[in-house]
Amino acid sequence: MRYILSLDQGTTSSRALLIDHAGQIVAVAQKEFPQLFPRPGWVEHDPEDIWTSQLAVARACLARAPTSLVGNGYSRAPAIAIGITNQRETTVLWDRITGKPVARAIVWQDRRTAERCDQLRREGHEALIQRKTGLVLDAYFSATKLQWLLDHVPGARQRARNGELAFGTVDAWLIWKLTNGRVHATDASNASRTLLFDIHRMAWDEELLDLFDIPASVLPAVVPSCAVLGETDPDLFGAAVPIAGVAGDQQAATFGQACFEPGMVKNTYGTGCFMLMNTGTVPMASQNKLVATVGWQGPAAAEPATRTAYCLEASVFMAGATIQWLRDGLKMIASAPEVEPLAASVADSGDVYLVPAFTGLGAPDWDAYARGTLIGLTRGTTRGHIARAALESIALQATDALTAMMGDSSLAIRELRVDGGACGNDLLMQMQADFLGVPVVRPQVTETTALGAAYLAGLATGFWADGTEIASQWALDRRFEPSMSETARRAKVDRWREAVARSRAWART
Ligand SMILES: Nc1ncnc2c1ncn2[C@@H]1O[C@H](COP(=O)(O)OP(=O)(O)O)[C@@H](O)[C@H]1O
Ligand SMILES: O=P(O)(O)OC[C@H](O)CO
Repeated sequence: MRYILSLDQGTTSSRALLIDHAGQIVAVAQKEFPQLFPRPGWVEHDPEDIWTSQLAVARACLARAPTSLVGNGYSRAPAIAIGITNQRETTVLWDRITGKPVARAIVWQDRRTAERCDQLRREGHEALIQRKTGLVLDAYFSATKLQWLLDHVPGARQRARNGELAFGTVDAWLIWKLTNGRVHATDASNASRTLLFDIHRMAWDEELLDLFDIPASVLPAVVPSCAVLGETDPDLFGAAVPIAGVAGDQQAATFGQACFEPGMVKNTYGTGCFMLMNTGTVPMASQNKLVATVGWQGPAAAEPATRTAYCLEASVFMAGATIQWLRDGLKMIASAPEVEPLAASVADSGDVYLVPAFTGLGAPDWDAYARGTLIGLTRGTTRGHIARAALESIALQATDALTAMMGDSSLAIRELRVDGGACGNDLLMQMQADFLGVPVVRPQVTETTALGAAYLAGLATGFWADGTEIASQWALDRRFEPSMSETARRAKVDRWREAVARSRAWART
């Protein structure tokens, strides 16, 4: 039996999964690593923690493979190829000679460059940036993070000019380490999250590099998401294994959900919510503050599934993290799943709304200065109402996202495919179907991120034949049908938008 090894480097943990030919998970290993919050609004990772945790889980996962291994553990690696998927936008800068990071990674959640983005906006650069990159000008994306590192790490700018430093998002950092510095590459889906990449030409853009003052010498090569880009150092796993698929985690989940046709859409309910809709083979400009992003880039003569696809994306910063706040901040529940019976203990939220703008608002409002708001409290408000309002806030943010998508595209949306840690919450999924007025479908395998990276690597190496074979592996766990009247649905969403308006522009700059 042979497998694909999927490396899923997430924001809070590194995971490795072995996937068999039927698209089933046969082994998993996971390791959390430290989150560093040196100042309010700053979020950092030690790139060495990212690498060592990822290597450890890869080895542990291979050692758990259900093949009869001869010799010592992972020395007879049963994986025929590796797929990489990763937290996106997080910015790493390292020394090309020593392979050592020159600073901690600046994580996608980090807001330290919000003012720099404001400045660029005042100078009138936003339209150009959006036209070329498909993105909105926000501290979330990599360019201002990289500029910050070059400006603040002593000597970094000069060393970068001398060609001594390498930049990468987490995929590029892992590829560098896995190949022992032989390959400095990122895939097009990750490149499309940097604010430096022209998604129409599929190339780094000199005008944007000038604008953000980034020397081209630090950039990785951009490679397709579905192609062999190199081999792992043989010492790591006992044999060289081809790295054959790479995609940012949300694009990988879209691939893993087999959203190969325009109009197919998935939503991942994790720390945040990330909704992506396949919009076809050319980028679709958003009129509703969504971002256009590369879904995946295939080889030139690819079959339909692996042909280059673009997506519209709505990124919501606080989803499952809102439930973590109920657990850790308010101590209202002892574990995340407890929110479901608590929220079900009341018939409705009693007109209470929780807008979880704890770190500002992402799509479609993009307000870095919005703050969390709990409104509508009366003497009759109970923990149940607040728990329900918290759950509803996740579904309502996703509703705003899908409404914006439907406003941008004329594509018919037949259903919403769901995944991520919070999609196991049946009440939340029913709320989602009700507020959207669209059926919600949950697959049996909800590890779609890891699955997507495995599928990309497996297609590149002939492990799977084509997209049709992959799409046939998608199996339904449960379908949630909308059951709310259109009038009630509209009233709910309108009331929520009133609450969102109250949360806007609250933080002082
Ligand atoms: N039953 C549940 N109901 C609501 N939220 C949940 C439930 N189970 C997990 N979560 C939330 O889902 C998140 C974990 O999902 P996961 O996909 O592992 O996130 P990530 O990949 O972003 O770390 C946590 O924020 C947690 O609060
Ligand atoms: O690591 P996750 O699953 O929280 O995903 C992070 C996203 O890629 C950020 O854009």
